Amino acid sequence: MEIVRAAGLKKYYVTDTYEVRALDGVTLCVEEGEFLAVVGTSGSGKTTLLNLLGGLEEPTAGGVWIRRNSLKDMTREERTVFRRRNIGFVFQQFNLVPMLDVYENIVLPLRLDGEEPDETFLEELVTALGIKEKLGQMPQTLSGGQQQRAAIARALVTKPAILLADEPTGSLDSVTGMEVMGLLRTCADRFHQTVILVTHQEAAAQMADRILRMSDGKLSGGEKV
Ligand SMILES: Nc1ncnc2c1ncn2[C@@H]1O[C@H](COP(=O)(O)OP(=O)(O)OP(=O)(O)O)[C@@H](O)[C@H]1O
Repeated sequence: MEIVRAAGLKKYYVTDTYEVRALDGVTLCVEEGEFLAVVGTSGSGKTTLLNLLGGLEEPTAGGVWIRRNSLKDMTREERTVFRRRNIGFVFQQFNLVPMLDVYENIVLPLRLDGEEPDETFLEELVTALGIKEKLGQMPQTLSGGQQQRAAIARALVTKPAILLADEPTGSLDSVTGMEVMGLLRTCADRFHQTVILVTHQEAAAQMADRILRMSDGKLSGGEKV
């Protein structure tokens, strides 16, 4: 079943002195449970694509549908709530809240919605990610790889429709980075989680079911791994 659709997606940054076509007509369908990687060189438009798919930025043209909900038909407030309930984000920087322990960081998206965590699912998640013993610690006492695992748990705790990962291994050494990628793959398989990963690292992209290539704001490819 199709879970994400982008059609004719464009993002132009225009000023008096320049026009950057960061995205230049992207059409994309992602199936439920699919792990898609988008690879491309620096400046090719990968982050822009992810920001538009996640409703963090508005397109110049085209649209995004998640579970058949059109992001552009929502008000800003509706989009914020929709995003919190349906989209998990993992960034290069882990963005954990330093005043909260690992457990409170992970359940934060639920707390913001006034919800309590499903403790059985949470335990499964932190066990799969290997951070069950770290829940009582503060983020700054964790290694980079452990912090990223906590960030992945936080992104998945709401059982989002899609997980959007922007260079999740970018702040990690190559061995730790591949471990984190392996865990993302495990979560995708175990929880039937749809994942869209953008990266410039071919090795990381090889974890995906399908790889698309981005160049000058356009997508090509679609080879199965
Ligand atoms: N706010 C902005 N204003 C002007 N240009 C922008 C803005 N944001 C992005 N761009 C430009 O859009 C293009 C695509 O940027 P984007 O960050 O999506 O690329 P990327 O593939 O993610 O690069 P990287 O791998 O280096 O993160 C670049 O040329 C960038 O300079």
